[in-house]
Amino acid sequence: MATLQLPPGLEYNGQLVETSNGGVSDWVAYKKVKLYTNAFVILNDAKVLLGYKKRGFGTGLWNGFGGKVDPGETPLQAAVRELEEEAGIEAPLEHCGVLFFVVDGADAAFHIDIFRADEYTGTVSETDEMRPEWFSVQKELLPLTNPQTTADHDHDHAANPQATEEEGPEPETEGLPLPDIPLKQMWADDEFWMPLMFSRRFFVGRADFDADDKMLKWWFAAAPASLS
Ligand SMILES: CNc1ncnc2c1ncn2[C@@H]1O[C@H](COP(=O)(O)OP(=O)(O)OP(=O)(O)O)[C@@H](O)[C@H]1O
Repeated sequence: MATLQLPPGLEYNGQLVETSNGGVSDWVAYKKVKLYTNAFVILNDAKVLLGYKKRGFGTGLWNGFGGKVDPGETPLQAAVRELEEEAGIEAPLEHCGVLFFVVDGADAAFHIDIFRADEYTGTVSETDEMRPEWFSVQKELLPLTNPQTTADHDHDHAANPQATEEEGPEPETEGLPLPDIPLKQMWADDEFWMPLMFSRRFFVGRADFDADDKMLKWWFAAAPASLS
């Protein structure tokens, strides 16, 4: 497989397959880079915990839980701390991707380590920064870029139409119809990499935004095979 040329700001040593790209021709120059984290709890590959950002960068948007990596912290330590601070829970986080954003007007580019977990402990709680809520992963965000997985889903249903989805034991969501992931109230890049996260393929990507948060240029790629 030919080695892919990654956009400035990203590094990755393994094999990658480009999954999407578009927008204007040139990446925006940046002077400084700050390290961030973003963490997602995904239950039964079917529902995800997001937080409504009440203050600071990205106010009014739904996102995972995360923030700046403090001096002396590893990104994993920062991700665990931010998940506890913003949602009140602990989770066995696994590194599942790296994103790089340049936003016009921000003082530095964002280098964001993305983490995911299939389970959590504690009680999901609203904080002064985030209002957490569970969402159902809609079909459009299931791994279209991984035909094998899509075919498997279809096959399972065809083979056993009576099969019921296994429901998680989590009291917060039991019996309640959940809303779909609110893509229109999220950063525009999310729809490009979330399917890769839901399919457990390690992903990397970059997106540049103008001062009105409009996405100007983007590029995403993923490892050919799933993490586990
Ligand atoms: C541009 N496209 C983007 N798409 C998706 N997610 C994005 C993002 N750009 C930033 N993010 C995330 O937004 C949070 C900001 O963190 P932010 O609240 O500013 O950090 P932190 O909690 O340390 O701030 P305080 O200084 O304590 O307020 C952090 O999770 C980071 O990963």
